[in-house]
Amino acid sequence: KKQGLQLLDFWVSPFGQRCRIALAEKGLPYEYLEQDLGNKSELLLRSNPIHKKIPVLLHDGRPVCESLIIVQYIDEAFAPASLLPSDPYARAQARFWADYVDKKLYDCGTRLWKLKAGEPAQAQARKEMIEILKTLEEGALGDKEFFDGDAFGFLDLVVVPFTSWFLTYERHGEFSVEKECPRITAWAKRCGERESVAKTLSPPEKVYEFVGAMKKRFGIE
Ligand SMILES: N[C@@H](CCC(=O)N[C@@H](CSO)C(=O)NCC(=O)O)C(=O)O
Repeated sequence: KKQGLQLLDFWVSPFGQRCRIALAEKGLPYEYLEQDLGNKSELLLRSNPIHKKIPVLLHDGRPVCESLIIVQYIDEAFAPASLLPSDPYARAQARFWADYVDKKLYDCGTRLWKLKAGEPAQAQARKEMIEILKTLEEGALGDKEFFDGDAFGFLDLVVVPFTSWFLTYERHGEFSVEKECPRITAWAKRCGERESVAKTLSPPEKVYEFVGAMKKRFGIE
């Protein structure tokens, strides 16, 4: 039965934003279904019973889970494939860095704002965050316009939602992304000029407020 596309998501999620950017880049209409993660809907629990997390893409009612898998599914299921590179080796490199980001960036960022300022563990998270961003800048971006070369693509949309969190990382970690990673900063501005990105990313101050509210809820001053 043709129900088209629906996205179970949460407004500030960088993982969900990847899917929204991919859908926009492919010009695909879809129904956005904001989820209450504190009181998960039957639809979410039924659609992702294993991880019970957003985002979940429903394609004619069939669920696809995990943001990196959802984005690749979108590129494969809706011709022409345009998000991932066409060359297998370039695809492997893009997937390597997407995996690196998912292994490192979100967890380190969470430690950065969840830990008490000045605590040794928080100083360690600060050091790691700078290392992660520098590794991405030197290893994946280099002097290219975009991660995938001269056009915005898969790896760009995988990383760009996290640029809305840089302000939060900077304030809690007391460092400057611009100072540490000038090329990442320039790349983020370039991406921000694309409509698919500009209409999707949460404003950095909104992310900062959201994290502040989470810290209160977790009882971290
Ligand atoms: N590897 C997955 C991560 C999704 C995720 O963390 N989703 C969070 C919200 S965004 O931080 C989530 O749904 N959390 C709900 C919960 O953990 O109960 C992906 O890439 O899709």
